[in-house]
Amino acid sequence: MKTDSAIAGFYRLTVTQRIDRLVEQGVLGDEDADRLRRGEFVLSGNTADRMIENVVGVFGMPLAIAPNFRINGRDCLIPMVVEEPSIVAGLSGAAKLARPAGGFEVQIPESLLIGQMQLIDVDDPDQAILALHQRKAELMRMANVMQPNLLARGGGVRDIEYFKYRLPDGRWTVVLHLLVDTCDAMGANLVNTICEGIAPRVEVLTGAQVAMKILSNLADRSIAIARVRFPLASLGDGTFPAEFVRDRIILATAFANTDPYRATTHNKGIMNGVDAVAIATGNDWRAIEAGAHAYAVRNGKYRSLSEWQLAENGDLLGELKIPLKVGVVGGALQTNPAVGLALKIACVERASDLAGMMAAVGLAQNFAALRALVTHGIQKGHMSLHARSVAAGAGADTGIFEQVVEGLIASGEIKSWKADQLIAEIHAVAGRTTGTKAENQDEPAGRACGKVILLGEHAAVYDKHVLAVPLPEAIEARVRPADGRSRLRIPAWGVDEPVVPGRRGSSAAVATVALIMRELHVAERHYDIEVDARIPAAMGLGASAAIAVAIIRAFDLQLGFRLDNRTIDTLAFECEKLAHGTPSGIDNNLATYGEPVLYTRSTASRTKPIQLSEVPPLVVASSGKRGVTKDMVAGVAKRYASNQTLYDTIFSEIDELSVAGSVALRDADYESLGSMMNVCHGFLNAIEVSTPELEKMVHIARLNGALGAKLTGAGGGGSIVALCPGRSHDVAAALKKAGYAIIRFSDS
Ligand SMILES: CC(C)(COP(=O)([O-])OP(=O)([O-])OC[C@H]1O[C@@H](n2cnc3c(N)ncnc32)[C@H](O)[C@@H]1OP(=O)([O-])[O-])[C@@H](O)C(=O)NCCC(=O)NCCSC(=O)C[C@@](C)(O)CC(=O)[O-]
Ligand SMILES: NC(=O)C1=CN([C@@H]2O[C@H](COP(=O)(O)OP(=O)(O)OC[C@H]3O[C@@H](n4cnc5c(N)ncnc54)[C@H](O)[C@@H]3O)[C@@H](O)[C@H]2O)C=CC1
Repeated sequence: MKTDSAIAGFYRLTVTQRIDRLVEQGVLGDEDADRLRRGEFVLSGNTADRMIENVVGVFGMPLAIAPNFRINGRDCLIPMVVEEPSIVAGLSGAAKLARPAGGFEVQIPESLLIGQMQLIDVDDPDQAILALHQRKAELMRMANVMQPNLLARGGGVRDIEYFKYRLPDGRWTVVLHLLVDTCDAMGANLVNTICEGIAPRVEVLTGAQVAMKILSNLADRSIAIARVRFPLASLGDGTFPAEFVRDRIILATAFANTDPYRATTHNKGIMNGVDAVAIATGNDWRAIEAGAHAYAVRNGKYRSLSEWQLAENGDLLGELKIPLKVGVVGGALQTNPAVGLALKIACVERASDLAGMMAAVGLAQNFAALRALVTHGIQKGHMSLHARSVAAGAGADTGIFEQVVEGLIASGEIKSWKADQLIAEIHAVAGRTTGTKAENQDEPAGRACGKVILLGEHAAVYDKHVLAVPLPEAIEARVRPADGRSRLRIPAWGVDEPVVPGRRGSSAAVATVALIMRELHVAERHYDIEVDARIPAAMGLGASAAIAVAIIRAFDLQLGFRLDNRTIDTLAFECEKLAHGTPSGIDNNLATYGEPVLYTRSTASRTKPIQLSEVPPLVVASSGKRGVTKDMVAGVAKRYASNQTLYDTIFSEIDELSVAGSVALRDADYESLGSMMNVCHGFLNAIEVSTPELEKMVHIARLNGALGAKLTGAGGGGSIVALCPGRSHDVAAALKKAGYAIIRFSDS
């Protein structure tokens, strides 16, 4: 069946629908489609181990298809393997625009690979060249005998060329170029074998030594040329007139030909497409890249590989010349099942067809980028598509993926912290609207507090005082017996994983559950553990300890152990060690007892709660950027080790602040407590645990009336706490407006 490559809205389909569509178009057979649906076109570990050395796994990349291409009058689909968003979209859009005027014309005038042999210790280079020239026919015969199959296919050595150069030390070197038609293989190994095979005869003929013998990747005897015409009328949109777009694209080529800094980016835009097809079809993209850039600088200055010109009738004409010595057989092509599929989709049987396709793709890709650059700017298309990979990276699952993407684009903050925040918000709303909590509310829940450190983080690890208050109702957990295996669900964090004894799982919370079950001697039984998290993970608010305490309590309720707080605190501390390495113990203390404390590691068991006369006016805001406590503590430890005296001084100062701060907190002396928090933040900045984002948040809080504001927890991301008597609302509103999530501190 002849392919019709014009597939409007291909990108709007689901993956399964796209596969179905390719079956309808006759591009894929039922068997290939089924294998694709089952994810079977992937290298196995065993095969990978036979391809390269020291294999430990297989690396995945997306395989996509760009529709709409017409090349030399034939419709084709382009297989692409690439990690960067907007490349496939740009290519498909450019091909769609080129189609009505006939699409792309491509030509490969010759396709020869150069095998280089370098002769050294040459007394008379002209004499050596003459000797070789006289025996050229003999050398060519000898070379061709070495590759009988190639000869039988109509390939072989077509010619030999000679060059002489003076080396920097003044000696002569003679270089031979064997021009080899490698048929449908790239030909690197074929040519290298030939060069090595005839080297001894070349030495005999010249009396010189052959130093190097290998192909050249400057494949300028295999230039692929692609041309395209964009009718003027097709170029404009509601905002930019067609002439403007055309003239600016022409100007962009002139700019690239003038300035190598621009030319490099311009050519990168071309290689976006060329490399993606090279990878999909199993070709050596390092060879292609090296050749393309060397060709771009062939006249002594690095220039654009493409040219855009004005046609006589006012249309836009584009041309790309690029060295492309690619293969559809040989190399590692047959080993990777995805390559065979890609070649089938591309419907190319000859290496020259593939080279032509890649040239057309390079030219189309260049057009897409230039058109975007000279009109709306690259970010409009690119960043909105980039939002998809940010959402995927943040773990947005299928059900909420599009919602997260839309939220990212609408916010203008296409960043992972924003995605985390949106996911948490969506899950929180889902939790409320689906009534998850209401359905379960009759079951007994284990509860635990989060913590907000007012003064003393990090110093606490060095047994200094730390002042902290609980973050109420942070976590609730419910445990019920299950059939099959145990499972942990924390909908607000997107966690839904089996708990397998002895296996860590991908989330730290799973490891926590496994440890708790082992310590409570129920590892062999099966439970569903459902956690309702009101605070975000890894934001410096003691979520991991709170999860541990809530789950221990839920097991306690379920199994009737009647554990006392001390036992719960001790077990939660073990969980904290698992999560954070060297915790100070403050988090599990707050999670278990839920009371404000002035705490030190060594006197943990004798810590007395601070009696407060009122709830302190605190605002807690999360930066949305995860802070990894273990790494932050380790970083401080490293700096402590190399500058102990200075760090001891800082920690002693913090210690004093915490002790004095506990009195100010008890007496509701917020002026004093606020300034101590500000000073403590300065120290935390000094020990390098703050970030620009946290500084910005602290600044916003102070600007809007906070008496004191500081990072809270381990830093490196995470959260801030601000003390704002009478101004809590203003401070929370300003932080919220700047895009930060506010964590409810009290029920008021
Ligand atoms: C993104 C577009 C195409 C939108 O462009 P648009 O004009 O808004 O697109 P449209 O909505 O009119 O759709 C036109 C066609 O584009 C395709 N298309 C449209 N949207 C999608 C999508 N989501 N997924 C897949 N395909 C898409 C699709 O084929 C569609 O046809 P339809 O299916 O509707 O009949 C445009 O803005 C564009 O081409 N941007 C440039 C993208 C680009 O070049 N990215 C490369 C990465 S940046 C870089 O690395 C290179 C650079 C920039 O540095 C090089 C240089 O400096 O020269
Ligand atoms: N500097 C470079 O670029 C270098 C690249 N390479 C690697 O070499 C590999 C490519 O080497 P090749 O010689 O292409 O592959 P290859 O070594 O597998 O040789 C091609 C094979 O395919 C057979 N064949 C079957 N049908 C053919 C057809 N229609 N036309 C031509 N040959 C046909 C040939 O007989 C030959 O055995 C790539 O993986 C590349 O990474 C290796 C050394 C250096």
